[in-house]
Amino acid sequence: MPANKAPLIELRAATKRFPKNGGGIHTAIRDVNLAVAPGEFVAVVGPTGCGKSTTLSLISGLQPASEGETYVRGELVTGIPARVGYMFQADATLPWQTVLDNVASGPRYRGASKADARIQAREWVERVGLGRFEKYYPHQLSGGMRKRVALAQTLVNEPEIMLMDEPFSALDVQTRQLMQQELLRLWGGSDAAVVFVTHDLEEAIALADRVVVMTASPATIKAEFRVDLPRPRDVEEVRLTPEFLAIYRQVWDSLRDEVEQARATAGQPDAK
Ligand SMILES: Nc1ncnc2c1ncn2[C@@H]1O[C@H](COP(=O)(O)OP(=O)(O)OP(=O)(O)O)[C@@H](O)[C@H]1O
Repeated sequence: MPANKAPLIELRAATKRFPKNGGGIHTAIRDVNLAVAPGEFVAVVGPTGCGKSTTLSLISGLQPASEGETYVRGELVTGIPARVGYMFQADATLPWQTVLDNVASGPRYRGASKADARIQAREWVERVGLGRFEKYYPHQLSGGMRKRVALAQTLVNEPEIMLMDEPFSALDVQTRQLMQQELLRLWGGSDAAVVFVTHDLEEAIALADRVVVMTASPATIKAEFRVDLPRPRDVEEVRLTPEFLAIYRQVWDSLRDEVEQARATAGQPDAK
């Protein structure tokens, strides 16, 4: 995190436990300390099921920590903080609304008139390259186009924080790279902090300023790696550079043990 910026998001010794089906308690994350600066892009990687989404849910205020605290803008999170946008693997479009009205629904919800909401929405629909498709319905679009709608839906609200949970993982490789590039382009013009959860280490490094590696369950933060690749980045080209490969090796060295441990304990009764 840049030394001169106070954190926008801070998890302090955050632990989250869930009741297990059939009794007992499952510790999803333990003692997580994470600080994200304004405008910073942080990617979170870790083995399947370790607790990455749970970490996001604490920042979003959707769930309280069992122990420890979450702060956004220096204030203790007790509900859903203002100016937080989300993007998940599943689309959040309403099938009975056009592209334009889907994007306009955020400003409408925040009190804009129908006409104003449409003006704001139209600008974002254009910016994500769907100007010709504003009257289309979600089912008439490809998966990549629906992701563009989702990006417009998130960005039209001018979020200060974007929480992204494997938003592109259902896309084919080429479309995924296009969307990664699109995200960098649009984020580059904003001041938003991004916390981006992914299974894809290449994606994490290509996008982020910092990659955070979580341990096998119960997840805590194992290591953090700064990604000093210059911006603007070409997500396809950057992967071929020696600097990228050097960072990839370092992060994978850290992540590999956790992935192996998660595989070894998969299916075993959970004693935590
Ligand atoms: N609401 C809940 N109730 C009970 N258990 C939960 C709840 N949410 C998450 N868990 C459990 O906490 C653990 C961590 O889940 P989480 O979804 O945070 O992991 P993840 O790292 O995001 O997973 P993946 O890599 O598969 O996306 C899992 O064992 C999950 O079953």
